[in-house]
Amino acid sequence: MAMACDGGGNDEALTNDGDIFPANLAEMVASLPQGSHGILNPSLRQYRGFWLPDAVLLDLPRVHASYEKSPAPADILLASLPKSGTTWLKALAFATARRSLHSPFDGVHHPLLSSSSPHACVKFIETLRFLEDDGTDTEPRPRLMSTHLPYSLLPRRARAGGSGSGSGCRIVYIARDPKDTLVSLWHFDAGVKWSSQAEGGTAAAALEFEEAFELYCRGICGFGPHWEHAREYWEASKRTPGSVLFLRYEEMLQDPAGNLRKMAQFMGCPFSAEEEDAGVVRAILELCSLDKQRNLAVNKTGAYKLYSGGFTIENRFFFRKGVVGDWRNHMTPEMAARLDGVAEEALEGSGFTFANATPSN
Ligand SMILES: Nc1ncnc2c1ncn2[C@@H]1O[C@H](COP(=O)(O)OS(=O)(=O)O)[C@@H](OP(=O)(O)O)[C@H]1O
Repeated sequence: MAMACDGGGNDEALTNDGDIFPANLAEMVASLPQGSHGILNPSLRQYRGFWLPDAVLLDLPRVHASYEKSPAPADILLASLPKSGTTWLKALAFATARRSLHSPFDGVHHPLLSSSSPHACVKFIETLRFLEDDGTDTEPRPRLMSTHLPYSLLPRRARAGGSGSGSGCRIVYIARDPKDTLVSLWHFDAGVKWSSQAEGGTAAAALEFEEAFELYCRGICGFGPHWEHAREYWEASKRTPGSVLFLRYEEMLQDPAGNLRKMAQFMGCPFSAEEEDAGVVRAILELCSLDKQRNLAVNKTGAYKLYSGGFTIENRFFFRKGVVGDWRNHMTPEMAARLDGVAEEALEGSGFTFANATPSN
């Protein structure tokens, strides 16, 4: 189910297949309906059914144009709605795809241990420069990138089967129960705003949980509605299973090794029998585990710049509990049933469901 209001007459100028952006994009964005301040983002606009931060929407033409100039069909794109397990997925994908460059057994020099947060190792295409100023592209192959964009707003050549797209890149999507995702987002919002205010910043006050809950139920969150975001990637994974791998956070917690093997296979770098015997899978899982990552100096004290014009966020806020069912500590059973109901109604007929992601009691 697409959301009803999608902007004014200029909207048609930005076609999904042609990726033609209007010259007056800023004006058009300003005329799009605004969804209060969003939970984390100061301003969200609904465009083609999705609530995007202003800065992301305004930057879309640059992102698309830049990718058009430098498509690489072997690219791996990690996609997610915020707070669905992005940071973990980035760490796992980086450690796996770059294991010949950086041994997961190197407990001293591995970039994920010594210098970089997972977000610095795998950058969002919303912020990534694909080419150097002289037109060269120095990213190792396959390029590893990530995005919170919905499938329908990805650069044409990144989408599998998009018109003129060639084969598209390989997309790994991670989905999470909306109830836990909302709770995670609410904590993140509170932490980031508290920290900004403590340092004399001008961030708005954090939302009460009930207020965030209402917004989320209405689909208003960065890159949401949550269910439409998941549904698009789910459908793409069914249409083109070789191009889109659909993972679930809850299943990854339950069977991390099985899901990592699946991911490695999909990314074109399966673990060999020798690597299995040597314990490479276990080493990668340990390196990327929440406990390991959250206790590293880089993640305790470092910070990450999110989107142009957006926040600078301390790395520590990306690591919290990492469990299934934390929603029980914040929602009444009635609230949980309402959010489940909104998602289920929106997903009806799609073949996708969040039901059973977490046991109901
Ligand atoms: N390594 C690892 N393993 C398991 N879980 C992890 C890991 N790293 C982060 N997390 C948990 O993921 C939640 C943050 O979501 P995202 O990483 O998607 O956030 S973001 O979109 O990048 O801002 C957030 O979930 P909550 O604990 O429920 O808030 C993090 O704790």
